[in-house]
Amino acid sequence: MKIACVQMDIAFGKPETNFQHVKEYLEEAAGNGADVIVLPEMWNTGYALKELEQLADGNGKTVDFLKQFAKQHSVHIVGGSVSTKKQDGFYNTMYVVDNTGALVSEYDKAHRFGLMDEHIHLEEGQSLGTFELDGETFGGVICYDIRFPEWLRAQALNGAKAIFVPAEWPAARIDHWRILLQARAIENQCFIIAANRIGSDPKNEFGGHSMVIAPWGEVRLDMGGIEGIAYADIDLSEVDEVRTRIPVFDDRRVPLYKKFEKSH
Ligand SMILES: NC(=O)CCC(=O)C(=O)O
Repeated sequence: MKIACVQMDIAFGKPETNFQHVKEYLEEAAGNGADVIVLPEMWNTGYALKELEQLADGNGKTVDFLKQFAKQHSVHIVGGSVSTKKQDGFYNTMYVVDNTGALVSEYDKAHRFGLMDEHIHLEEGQSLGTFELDGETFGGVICYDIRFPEWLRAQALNGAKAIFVPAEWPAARIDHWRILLQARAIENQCFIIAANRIGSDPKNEFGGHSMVIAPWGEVRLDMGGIEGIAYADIDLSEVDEVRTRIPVFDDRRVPLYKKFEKSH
């Protein structure tokens, strides 16, 4: 499976500019034979959260665009995330469309990141975020979600062999990004495919380092600070091989964990 990670700058509060930019990247990746294209977080508006009433996608524009492109170019798209307006408020939403143009996942970011005011402007997601592509199960979480190991573990326990992570992760904490992604891959014995933005907005400079990490923990791709697309081939049979080598999932002690579980 040839993965294309898009590491791009995002124009703050300018959805039209960002749609055009994303379209160019999708065309380049599809032209280079990608099977799956992965976009960064909140690529329509960036973190222009005070302007969501005017800017967030409330009419399905993003889904229609991704579906049409995916079908026309026969490519799966993990559509990063976009700001959306739904009946009860605004969300940070990941759409995944398969290569027939069908929407296979709509995941709203579960954990809101206070340092970037998400708790003020956005609602919390309630769904798990796993989905099927080519008969295999994948997971998808968004940026800050990676700080919650139990959340990615839930996806792995529900069959995810690779977990996609769109992000707008600031350069100031890029060490956390790299280490957390590697840890999530090793502990869940799965691929982690993470697309972070670069550039800056009024409050943050973003760190890039979009990565593909294998189930044994090796970094197969690290885009550093360069804008563009990079590709990595992944073979999901590696997941089964690593899970056989060290049977972490069989060795879990769930009744023991439950015995000592506390809510805080
Ligand atoms: N957009 C985000 O969720 C950023 C998360 C982040 O920066 C962190 O340190 O966590």
